[in-house]
Parts: sequence; C-alpha cells; structure tokens
Amino acid sequence: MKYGSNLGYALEIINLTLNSGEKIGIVGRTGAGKSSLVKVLFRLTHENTSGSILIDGQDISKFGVGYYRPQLGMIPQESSMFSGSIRRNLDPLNQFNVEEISGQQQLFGLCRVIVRKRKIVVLDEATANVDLETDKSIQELIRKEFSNCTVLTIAHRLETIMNSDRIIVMDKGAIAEIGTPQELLAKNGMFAQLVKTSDFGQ
Ligand SMILES: Nc1ncnc2c1ncn2[C@@H]1O[C@H](COP(=O)(O)OP(=O)(O)OP(=O)(O)O)[C@@H](O)[C@H]1O
Repeated sequence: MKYGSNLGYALEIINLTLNSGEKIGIVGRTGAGKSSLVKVLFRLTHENTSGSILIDGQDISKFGVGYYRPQLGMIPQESSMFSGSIRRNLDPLNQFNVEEISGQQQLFGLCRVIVRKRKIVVLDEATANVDLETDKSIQELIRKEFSNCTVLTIAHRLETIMNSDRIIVMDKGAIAEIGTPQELLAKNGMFAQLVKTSDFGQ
C-alpha cells in the first residue's frame, strides 16, 4: 500500500490470518505502518493498494462499505473526548477526581457500545492520554465481556498488551515478528528489545 503513486510503500507484503475472538496487540516504532494496517482493514484507502482481505472467508472488497464498516469498530482514546481530562486541566489544585471517574466510565460505556455490536474492534492508544490503570481495565473488560470479538490494539504502552493472545511487531511496513508474548520474548528479537528499552517492568 502506498499513500501516493509517487511515494514508497507504506505497507509491504503482509500475510496475516487472525482467528475469530483473538486479542492482538500491534507494536512498532513511529512510521512502522501500524495505522496504515488499520486503514487498509477499514478500507479507508483504496488507491495504490493491492492484495485482498478476507473476513470469514469472504473478500471484503466485494462487500459494500455500508454493510462492511458497521461490523468494525474503532475505540479512539483521545483525551479530549472525556470530561475528566478537561476538568483536571482546569483544576489548578488537581484535588477533585469525581469527573475523572466519570470520564473513565464514559470510556467504558463507549467500549461496551462499540464492542458489543462489532466483529472486529480496533483500539488505538497511539494518541492515548488515559492512565495506565484505565488502559489495563479496558483490556480486562474487553477480554472478559467480549470474548467473541476480534480486538486489535495499537499499543503505545507495552504493559497493556502483554496479555494479548498474539503480538504483531511492525517494522518498515512489514510484519517483523508475530507470536504470543512469551514466544516473542524467548526469541529475543525486536519485541524483546522494545520491552527492554521501554520502562516496562521497572
Ligand atoms: N497520509 C499519509 N501520506 C503519506 N505518507 C503517509 C501518510 N500516513 C502515513 N504515511 C507514511 O506511511 C508510513 C507508515 O506510517 P503509519 O502512520 O502507518 O505508521 P505508524 O506505525 O502508525 O506510526 P505512528 O506510531 O507514528 O502512528 C510512514 O512512512 C509514514 O510517513
């Protein structure tokens, strides 16, 4: 996939099979292709794209977008959506966290609504400004209550995806590594390096 015919490939050859109900974490450095992978899945980009994506054995390009898109959900974690963060910014003493809690509840509510109706859900925490505990709670909520949904989490913080069924490590528009967190740690490759160089576990 390219963003323009005169540009280089943002995504190279990708061969990927996801199992129904799988919880997948996607990691990789800036520009590795994480968002592009999601854009292709959502059919947000048509031009300069070759290959096919099959869901339940059906090529998604054969579906109308109106039929197809509602089966997918995106949970953005933009802080501006939640009153808690705004309230906290306004409060110089930072003493009250009542609205912060309600901000969290809004987020959980949003997850419930979106995830319940969808086959595939993407959680984008690349721009996340929620705290680690909220992140973890969302992952737990999704894992427990929505076991039938396939969930792709673009992870900014590695902690939140360490319980994923599988992790995809993107690099230069390709899948550099894929496997369970344990497999990738044992491999001692790119994922293990990301874990070592993050604050994770310290
Ligand atoms: N709209 C665009 N137009 C042109 N090039 C783009 C566009 N969006 C992304 N790219 C390029 O495509 C490549 C993959 O970018 P992508 O945004 O998918 O990476 P990412 O892993 O999601 O990065 P980040 O963690 O910064 O969000 C990069 O080289 C990037 O510069």
